[in-house]
Amino acid sequence: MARLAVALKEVPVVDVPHVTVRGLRKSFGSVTIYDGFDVDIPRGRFVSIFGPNGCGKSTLINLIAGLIPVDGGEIRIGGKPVRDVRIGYVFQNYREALFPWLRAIDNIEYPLRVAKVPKAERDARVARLVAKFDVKIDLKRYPYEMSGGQQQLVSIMRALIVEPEVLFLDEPFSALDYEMTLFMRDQLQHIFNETRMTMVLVSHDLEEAVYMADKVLLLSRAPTTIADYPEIPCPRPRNPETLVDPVFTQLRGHCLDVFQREVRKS
Ligand SMILES: Nc1ncnc2c1ncn2[C@@H]1O[C@H](COP(=O)(O)OP(=O)(O)OP(=O)(O)O)[C@@H](O)[C@H]1O
Repeated sequence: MARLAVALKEVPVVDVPHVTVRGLRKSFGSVTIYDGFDVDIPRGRFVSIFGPNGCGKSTLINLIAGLIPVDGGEIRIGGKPVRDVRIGYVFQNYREALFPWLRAIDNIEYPLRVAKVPKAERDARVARLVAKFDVKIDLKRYPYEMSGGQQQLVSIMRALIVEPEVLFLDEPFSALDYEMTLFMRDQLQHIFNETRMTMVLVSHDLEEAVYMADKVLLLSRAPTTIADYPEIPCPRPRNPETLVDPVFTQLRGHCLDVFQREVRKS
């Protein structure tokens, strides 16, 4: 058994690029955020994006997800332009993201309704998805009748219902209290472990970024470059013990050093 564990540890992870960004350019007015930026996001892995305030973390996932136009360069997901790919996107502000006039279940199935999926299939897909989540929520409730965490869970479920190739999350837990944040991290990790879908998380919290990730994309100040892109080889599922694992603490320290170096550059 021990020999197997050693052997497994020695098997290198071979990354297959899923999202490829080449020569990306983006400015807002006279402020250049990206000027010839390249990055690969590997398939089936969890990438966290971390960097100084205003360096362009949200802009990067918005550009990749096609929510805002690029000024130049090429972005492909599985070799295709984003308009030909099913993606999921979870916004920071769940209060504005959910439709307040729809019950939770109707919010979740909304993308299927738009895609004209027949009712029986919609119901079956929602039921399958709900079964994957380890929480009992009354999906007949309206968003205003639910806690912040429950609302964000509904947002995540709505993003997942289309079975996206890539799930983008922009600081999804920053408006939640700490207890709910810990719970939601576990939920997201559970979904990742079940689906092995490519996930890209923007986080302001370095510990969260490292805890959740297979790789952390550390960005510089704008015009933005990759400051580092370390692998986080801590085993999954991660739990509170991970936070005191020497590999974890050493990598978190390394990411903090890189971040501080970038913040000091002005
Ligand atoms: N639509 C826009 N119009 C003008 N400027 C914008 C727009 N969107 C973003 N910016 C500017 O581009 C820069 C990058 O913004 P972005 O939100 O991507 O940064 P971020 O790294 O996610 O920031 P934060 O850490 O503060 O959340 C910031 O200076 C921001 O003010």
